Order: sequence, then structure tokens, then C-alpha cells
Amino acid sequence: MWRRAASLSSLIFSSSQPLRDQQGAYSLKAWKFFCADSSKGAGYFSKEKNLFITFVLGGPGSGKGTQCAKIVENFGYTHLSAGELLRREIASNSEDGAMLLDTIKEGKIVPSEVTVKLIQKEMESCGNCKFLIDGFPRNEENRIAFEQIIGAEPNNVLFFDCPEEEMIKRVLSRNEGRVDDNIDTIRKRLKVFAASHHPVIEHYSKKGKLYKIDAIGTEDEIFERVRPVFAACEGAQ
Ligand SMILES: Nc1ncnc2c1ncn2[C@@H]1O[C@H](COP(=O)(O)OP(=O)(O)OP(=O)(O)O)[C@@H](O)[C@H]1O
Ligand SMILES: Nc1ccn([C@H]2C[C@H](O)[C@@H](COP(=O)(O)O)O2)c(=O)n1
Ligand SMILES: [Mg+2]
Repeated sequence: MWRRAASLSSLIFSSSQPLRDQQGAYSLKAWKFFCADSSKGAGYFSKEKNLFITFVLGGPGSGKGTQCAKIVENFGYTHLSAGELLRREIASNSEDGAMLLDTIKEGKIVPSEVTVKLIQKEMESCGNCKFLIDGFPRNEENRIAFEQIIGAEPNNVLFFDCPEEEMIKRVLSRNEGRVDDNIDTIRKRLKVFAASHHPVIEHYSKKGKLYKIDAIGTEDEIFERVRPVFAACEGAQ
């Protein structure tokens, strides 16, 4: 356990608290503590379940969705992409649809309450307790709204670190028909990302929960950097 924790510690972004638990980074005891401790807040749901939450962060096109699919396949998590939930909400002709579409086309961030409520609905209707929450929190407002509404904090946070030119190249060749996959919106999204993600990363880094992953390489090479984070969690459960 020590060896595994020690090798994982090199992935942690900053190390004011390099290991979150002296016996092992992911012991079951620590996991239960986080769930119990964070459930003192508003969310009744998180009080009833032993949630294990990983936030998956990174700029547009950094490969979050691609790596989440591999994590699901290998480790049985439920993948909730905030962007995908918003796109589904737009497609369902909801009351908020027009506002959401405008916001996404402009590369801006949707009001946190809307996004968190969509995430909450999915979490509550899902039998699984292990969630990958992809593309969330995008900013401090998102982060705080999640803690208040869900009443839980993530156990782990992955941050895919990718240079801008690579992100632009990947998004422009994605070819999924997304309204925001064009050069104008990408530039706006990159600006918003640059302006808002640092405080979130810093927050989780200080808590010793952040894993920075180099997002350059093949999809499989990157997954081999991600795998140890989740393999260690499996070992502890
Ligand atoms: N390591 C990689 N090398 C090259 N292309 C990649 C790699 N990983 C993902 N891609 C491709 O890049 C594009 C963007 O990847 P993905 O959709 O996973 O990014 P994302 O971080 O979820 O982006 P967004 O925030 O815009 O949803 C996709 O077409 C994907 O197939
Ligand atoms: N927390 C979030 C996540 C997403 N959005 C909006 C704005 C994004 O540009 C768009 C697409 O998200 P992605 O699929 O790239 O993760 O959805 C948001 O406002 N807040
Ligand atoms: Mg995505």
C-alpha cells in the first residue's frame, strides 16, 4: 500500500498535503470519512449513499470524455458529462433550452444551479455509487454549488494537462456535429478555461486530491497514466 501511495504521490499537483492518508492514499476508512464528513451539508442523497466521486477536469479537447470511457470500461464507474447533460437538456426542448444553447455557442459557462441540478438528477436515479463527473466544476461557482446542493466533495480530481494547440487540433477534428466545435467558439472556450480553472485546481491541490495527468500521447498511453489512480481505489475497496 505504501509503495502504491508513494508512486501515486508523484502525480499529485502540489503537495501541501501530499498523501491524504498516512496509511495509504485511498483507504476505505478515508473514503468513508470523506463521505460522512461532507454529507453534513444540504444533500440528503449523499447522506444515504457511500458516494465515491471523481471530478475529471481539463480544457476543451484535452481528452476527458475519451479517458472517461476507458475508466468506465475498466473500473465500472458511471460517467456523467456535464456538457452532455446540458446538450441533452437543450435537445429535450426544456424551458432553459434557448438560454443554454446561447451560452454554449458563446463558449460561456451555464449558471451553476442548472448544471448541478442535472447532475443531481442523474446521480439520484443511478444505482451506482462511483461517479466520474466530467467537465465539472469549471469554476469556483460550480464547485461551491455542487458542495451546497449535493452535500459532498470529490474523493479524487483528475486534471488533463494539454497544450492549447493540441486541444484546438483535437476539437477541430472531432466531427461530432457540436455547435461549439468551431474555431471562434473554441477560442472563447479556451479563454474562459484559462480564466476560471486555476482556483478550482488550486483548491483540490491544497486538499491533496488532485492528479495532474500529461494529456499528450496516444489514448492508450494516457490511460496507462490514469489507471494507477483508479487501481489504487479498487485495492482499497
Ligand atoms: N490522446 C489523444 N490523441 C489524439 N486525439 C485524441 C486523444 N484523446 C482524444 N482524442 C480525440 O480528440 C477529440 C477530443 O477528445 P474528447 O472529446 O475526449 O475531449 P474532451 O476533453 O471531452 O473535450 P470537451 O471538453 O470539448 O468535451 C476527440 O475527437 C477524441 O477522439
Ligand atoms: N460545468 C459545465 C460544463 C459544461 N458547460 C457548457 C459550456 C461548455 O463549453 C459546454 C460543453 O461542455 P463539454 O462537453 O466541453 O464539457 O457545456 C457548462 O456551462 N458548465
Ligand atoms: Mg467531453
